[in-house]
Amino acid sequence: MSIEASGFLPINLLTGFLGSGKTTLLKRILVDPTFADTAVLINEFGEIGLDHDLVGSVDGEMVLLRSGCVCCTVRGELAAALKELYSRRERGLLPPFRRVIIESTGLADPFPVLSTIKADPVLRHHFCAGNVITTIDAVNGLRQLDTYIESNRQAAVADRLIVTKTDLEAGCEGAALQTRLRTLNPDAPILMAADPDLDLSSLVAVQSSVSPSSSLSQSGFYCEEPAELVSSDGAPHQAAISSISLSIDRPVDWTAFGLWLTMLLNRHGERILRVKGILNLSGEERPVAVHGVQHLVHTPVHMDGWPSEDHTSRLVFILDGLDGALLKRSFEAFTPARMPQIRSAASYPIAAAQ
Ligand SMILES: Nc1nc2c(ncn2[C@@H]2O[C@H](COP(=O)(O)OP(=O)(O)OP(=O)(O)O)[C@@H](O)[C@H]2O)c(=O)[nH]1
Repeated sequence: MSIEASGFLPINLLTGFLGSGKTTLLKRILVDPTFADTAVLINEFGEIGLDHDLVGSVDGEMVLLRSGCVCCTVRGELAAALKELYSRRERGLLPPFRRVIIESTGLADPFPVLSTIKADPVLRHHFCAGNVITTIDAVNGLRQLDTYIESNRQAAVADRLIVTKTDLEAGCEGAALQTRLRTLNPDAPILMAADPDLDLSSLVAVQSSVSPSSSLSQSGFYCEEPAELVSSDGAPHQAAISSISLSIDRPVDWTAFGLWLTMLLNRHGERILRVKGILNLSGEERPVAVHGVQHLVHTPVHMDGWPSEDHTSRLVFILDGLDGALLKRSFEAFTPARMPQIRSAASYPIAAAQ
């Protein structure tokens, strides 16, 4: 029986390490009319949730789980959000979406997320397993796999592995990365995000047949946890990982900011796993999205407009062993008034929204 006929709604989990391109891939999926009837749950690490703003306005229902990482602190919230989505759909308060995509945090261990869904009797009754789609950054992926157990788990559990950033000059770890991924996960197709022929429906597609009784119990979602990937202490995340959020309520000077960020990532990129933000720049109507992953600063992008009335600049940093208070002080020390010489520095290009 097909999933459509079974009545179960497939849940796809979009995972991948910090900054590896989950939200970018999600946006690409959601603008495709084929996926208009998709409900989306976004989970973020860090007290200011930004991804729903960065995804922008899309059809479908979007829920932000912002109080912590879904694999360790908001499992109950995830189950409640899925039940609420289903209930609103049943009552006609939402369009009859036909699939769910959960975007996890970049630090999420997929196993607890998946077992949360499996263990809940109500969820088992309405939902079935879709695919686990894991993004891997071609620039930072090998180092992340070497260093972080979460990255290994995300790759090991995937039904689809999507290598991102192969279009960047630095993103040429091809053969070594593929070999590592094959060792961790011999079965999942390895696809390239930059491939113009990438078939998005093969990512969120589900198994061609499912019996009603199998629902959430028979699929790649629930593969056995590989023993060598089980962390010894069972700690949800490495203790040194922390997040810090910064808000700035005055317009930001782009040149000074760009220089500060570049210098910061050059100096401390090993310990800055991720930075992302929305900036209100002096002299700019539209906000600009900034992204950095370790030493890599991505080209900033003009967004279409402010997602809400709030025009405050917001930045989130995920740090590994770096003191957030120091970072905050460094940021506060940066002002155009205190750094007049920076005004004449080379300007950093900003791309238009894609
Ligand atoms: N050149 C290039 N840039 C990419 C690609 N995929 C993602 N990016 C960029 O990488 C940065 C991070 O991408 P996101 O999609 O926000 O990554 P994420 O995995 O959702 O990040 P977190 O939610 O913080 O873990 C952004 O600047 C993207 O534009 C890619 O395939 N090529």
